[in-house]
Amino acid sequence: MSELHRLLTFPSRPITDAAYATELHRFLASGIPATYTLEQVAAFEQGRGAEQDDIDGSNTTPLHILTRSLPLSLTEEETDVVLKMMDILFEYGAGWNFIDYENKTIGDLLLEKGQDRNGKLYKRVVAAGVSAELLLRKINGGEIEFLEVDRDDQAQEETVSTTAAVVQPDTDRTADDSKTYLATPLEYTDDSLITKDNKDGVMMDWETEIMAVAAKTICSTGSAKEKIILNVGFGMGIIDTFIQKEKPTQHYICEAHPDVLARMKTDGWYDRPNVIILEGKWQDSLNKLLDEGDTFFDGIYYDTFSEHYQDMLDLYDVVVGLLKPEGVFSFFNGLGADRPLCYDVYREIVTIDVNNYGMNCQYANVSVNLNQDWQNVKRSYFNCNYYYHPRITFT
Ligand SMILES: C[S@@+](CC[C@H](N)C(=O)[O-])C[C@H]1O[C@@H](n2cnc3c(N)ncnc32)[C@H](O)[C@@H]1O
Repeated sequence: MSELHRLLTFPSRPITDAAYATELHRFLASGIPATYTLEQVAAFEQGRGAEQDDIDGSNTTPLHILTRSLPLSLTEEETDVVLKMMDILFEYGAGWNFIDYENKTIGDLLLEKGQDRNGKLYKRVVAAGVSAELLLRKINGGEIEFLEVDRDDQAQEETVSTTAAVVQPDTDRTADDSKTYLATPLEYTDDSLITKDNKDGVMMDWETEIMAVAAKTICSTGSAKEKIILNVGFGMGIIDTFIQKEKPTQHYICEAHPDVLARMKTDGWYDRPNVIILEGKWQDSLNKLLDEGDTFFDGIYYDTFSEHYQDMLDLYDVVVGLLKPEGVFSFFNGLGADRPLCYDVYREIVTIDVNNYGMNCQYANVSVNLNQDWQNVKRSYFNCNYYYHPRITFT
């Protein structure tokens, strides 16, 4: 362990500015990187070279050591010193989304140490994540390079370092890209819709409660005389079944996959008097509606598969054109949901992005039953036992 690392274990109390923040600053100003990991120290001690990164390995950074060592009984003054230390580490280039030797993010460790999600320290890490994501988007000139971390690839971690072990995606997935997915055969099981060969979970019935809440949200405006609702992505038709119970005057369903469309035919969705099916990708169907200029919705829901957050940014353009002034937009929020910290970062990013479109996002917490059996699918795509349900309206 280096001197820097030792300092971050808080060997003495109280945690004061002079003993810790000033010392930390001195170390970093002398050239020790804020990303100097325990793994690099070990590699150096074993003569493998401190600069050697193990791309598949962990990165136990100074911030991990600091959060792991946090006393449970921090005073208010000590919390402020720790916050200052975090500021210094971020200022010197510490990353927010590295994972350590126990596969934990800084956010995981803070929560384990009893820090509150709304507390200064956790919020500081989220703020660092949001800044890093938005900055990278700018640097990439709009070409956002997201890594998929959830079911439908909306939520995606950007790497903050090309060599470091950050939250990593499972890259071996049919669901990686929309074109491949739409040409991939699907299979309906008793409680899910999966890709036939890869067993990627497209939709699973543990989400039923979320879909029930979402249907209520998007059907909450409009009147008995005119309630026009749009759902993008049919999947198992769970939300569409709930929407039907709200008796919309017109219920549009946009769906692109041939196997899903075939299922919708068999199940009689094409014959329902108030249902209008838009076959094909929303990118085509909805832009056509926009061009025609005579259909506007009281509620819009978006839940697709194999799309990226960039697609959602494109969707916002369409939503602002198709939503009535009092209308409500919502979507399946799996953005970053395989890691609580990433989930919190994307919660903020969505808020910022929709604000830029003159919209406001409010979240409701829905508890999620995580006893879901993931046996029949390749990997779990939701690892939080709560769900941030978004309700987006014009401000
Ligand atoms: C997760 S499922 C939707 C589940 C649905 N919310 C429910 O309650 O059952 C995603 C659906 O979006 C469809 N989809 C994927 N990309 C699409 C696109 N670009 N346009 C329209 N539908 C798409 C998929 O074929 C799939 O049926």
